[in-house]
Amino acid sequence: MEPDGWAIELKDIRFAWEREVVLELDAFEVARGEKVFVGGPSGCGKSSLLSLLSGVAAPQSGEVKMLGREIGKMGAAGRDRFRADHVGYIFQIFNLVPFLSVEENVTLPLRYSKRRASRVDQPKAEAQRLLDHLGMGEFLGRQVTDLSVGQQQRVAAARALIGRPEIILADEPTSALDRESGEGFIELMFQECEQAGISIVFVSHDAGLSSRFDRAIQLERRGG
Ligand SMILES: Nc1ncnc2c1ncn2[C@@H]1O[C@H](COP(=O)(O)OP(=O)(O)OP(=O)(O)O)[C@@H](O)[C@H]1O
Repeated sequence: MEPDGWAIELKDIRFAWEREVVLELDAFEVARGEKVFVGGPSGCGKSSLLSLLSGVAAPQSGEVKMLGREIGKMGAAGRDRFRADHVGYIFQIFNLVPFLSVEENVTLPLRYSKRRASRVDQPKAEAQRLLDHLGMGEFLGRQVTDLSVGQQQRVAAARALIGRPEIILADEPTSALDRESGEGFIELMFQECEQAGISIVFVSHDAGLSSRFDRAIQLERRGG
């Protein structure tokens, strides 16, 4: 057991969206501040794992503990609250709000979480700092619909990081980037995570990225 507790602790997980079991995991743990890569072929359950970790879905059996708390026992409102306060999420495809500016998108989590808002004295300045760091400094006042997919992914990363949530869940955030840009993006995200002690679970089918992480696990597709 980690002295300070795990960021994430899964035990005896069995999960099916409908009938067919898509995920079986005896144990999966992520330490605080640890960066974990989750790989495996298409359909092996990587996104399903993130759905369990974000509390969007619940396993039929087993325990999902986040920061020492069993999220399955919280109820829907409790899980929403927990997610807003403690989890930054970067999806595979666009998850920005199209009618808001880059600044408004990046600072959005501060509206939904007092805890994260309390860590940021000046939202605009912090959004600018994160965007600068991700190579997007000049885009603060722009509409997100004007941006390329790769630029939108970096805005999504800034939004996930603002207010220092303890955990970042990332689902193929580099899918629209070439290898070099993808690796650059990961390095910048890591620097922010390391400074703030944030744990990261990063899902991708691109095993070539895995060596940059503290640890990599490989999920298998069930039933061939
Ligand atoms: N929301 C959902 N409702 C029902 N079934 C789902 C849902 N999401 C995923 N599945 C099914 O669960 C299985 C695992 O899918 P999942 O998206 O977790 O895999 P993945 O490893 O992330 O795949 P990819 O690399 O292609 O994104 C698939 O058979 C998929 O059809």
